[in-house]
Amino acid sequence: MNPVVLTIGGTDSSGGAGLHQDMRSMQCFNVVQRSVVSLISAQTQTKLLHCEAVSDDMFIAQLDAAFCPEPPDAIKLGALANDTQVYQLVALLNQHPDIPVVWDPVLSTSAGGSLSQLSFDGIATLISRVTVLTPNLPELEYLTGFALRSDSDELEAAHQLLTLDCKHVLVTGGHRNQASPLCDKLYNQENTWQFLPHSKAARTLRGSGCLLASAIASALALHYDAEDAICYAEAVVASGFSVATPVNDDICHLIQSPPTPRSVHFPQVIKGLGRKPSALKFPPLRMTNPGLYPVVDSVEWLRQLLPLGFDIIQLRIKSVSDGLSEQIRDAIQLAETFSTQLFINDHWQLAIEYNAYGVHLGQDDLETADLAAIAKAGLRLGISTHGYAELCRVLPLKPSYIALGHIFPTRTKAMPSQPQGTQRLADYQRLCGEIPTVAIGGIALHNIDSVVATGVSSVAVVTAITESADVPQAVEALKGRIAHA
Ligand SMILES: Cc1ncc(COP(=O)(O)OP(=O)(O)O)c(N)n1
Ligand SMILES: Cc1ncsc1CCOP(=O)(O)O
Ligand SMILES: [Mg+2]
Repeated sequence: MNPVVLTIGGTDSSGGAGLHQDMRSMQCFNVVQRSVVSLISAQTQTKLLHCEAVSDDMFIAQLDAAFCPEPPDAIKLGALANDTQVYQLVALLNQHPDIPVVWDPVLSTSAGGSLSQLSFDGIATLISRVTVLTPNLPELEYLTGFALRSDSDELEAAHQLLTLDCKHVLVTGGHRNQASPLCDKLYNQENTWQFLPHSKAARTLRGSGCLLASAIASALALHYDAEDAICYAEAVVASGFSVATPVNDDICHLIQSPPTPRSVHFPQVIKGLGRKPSALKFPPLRMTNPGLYPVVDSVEWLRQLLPLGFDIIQLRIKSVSDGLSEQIRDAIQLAETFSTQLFINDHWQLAIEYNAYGVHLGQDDLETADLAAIAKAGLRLGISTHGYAELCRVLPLKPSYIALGHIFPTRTKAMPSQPQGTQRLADYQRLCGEIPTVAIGGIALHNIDSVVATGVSSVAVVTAITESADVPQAVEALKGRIAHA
């Protein structure tokens, strides 16, 4: 069943923004579209002429209908006309605490003028029920009373909104000045993420805030994590820009649904408030399609597996023991005698010390590892990713391979994210372009065909080998499936 996404907002008689734009965005996700009209606006592409709220009875009747026969899977909110609408809506939302809500607080329109008459109490009440709030900088200033002069003011203002109980604040960068690059910044209690477009559009797209917020809501309905929903939504907007029609020198508008985003449309992603990472060079894999990739936790396992013949293998020791250094040294020597590309998980300093073939790092490891030292030592680098945002974060590093996971539920490791499934794996594989890919997580004989069909370069497994009753037979069967794809 396709998920249902409800958009609540205003009509725009020029068709450029509001509910029209929401529908174009939702179309990209194959979701069932429902709508509630909060206000009717007479707008041209450049001017707001008139605006009227729908009656309270009409608003609530539409809401009731839009929750029938089942509640929506996600809700996008645009312009709400007045506090009565807010309180009616929040009363209903409180009965459905699990529905994600994205609010683009359209406090003024791109055609000029204001649509909403909301009090600060109304705004705060609504924000407390919002999952992702997407203010632009003037809206952030209005909502918080901050005069935003610096990045730290913005951080503080966004965190003030988080204290009102919304989960994520995405500050959109259309109004950022030259000193601060045009980028959208996501703030939540755990992290900050920056989403930088690859190119700056010559014109402003009318209704781009609606497009973005509706795409985020649609992606949340499809169970994307918030940063992935935002990353993909940014790509939808960039794809929309690429087919928009100029209205005048300053603005353009969309007359169609954005085409499926391609790699050029995805943003560069930075985790934290830092700058773009500097360019490093990691050597390529010797075999770019290395096939079956066992991940094991001891030199004993390497001794057992290496004679079976592998192009790639990983030593993943998670409990630090006394003999760690010796184990890593022995593993490297052993793999060299079989000419197998051995990656050392986590322990990058020891990998450098013993001149390993490569190092595998996860997202958290990236915060602490010295990537320049790994590159300088000439080691290959493999990096784990778990969705669009992490993938767009590491693509500019051009690692020797990118791992994509976890594809299916796994018992081997407690994963904070959802299984990605093979459809998303195929999308990630396309985004990686020439960089070799490794699929990992819950892969075994019964599901490996669907993984291999996505075109990944390699398939990493733990338990499909280590828990098999007959290891050589399991290895042969898995290799056979990869070879016959
Ligand atoms: C091939 C491959 N993919 C992913 C992982 C996981 O790495 P990481 O996220 O650093 O988690 P830990 O393995 O360290 O628990 C991997 N090891 N190998
Ligand atoms: C280390 C790791 N990283 C993502 S999933 C995973 C474990 C994969 O193990 P299995 O193949 O047994 O599911
Ligand atoms: Mg790790």
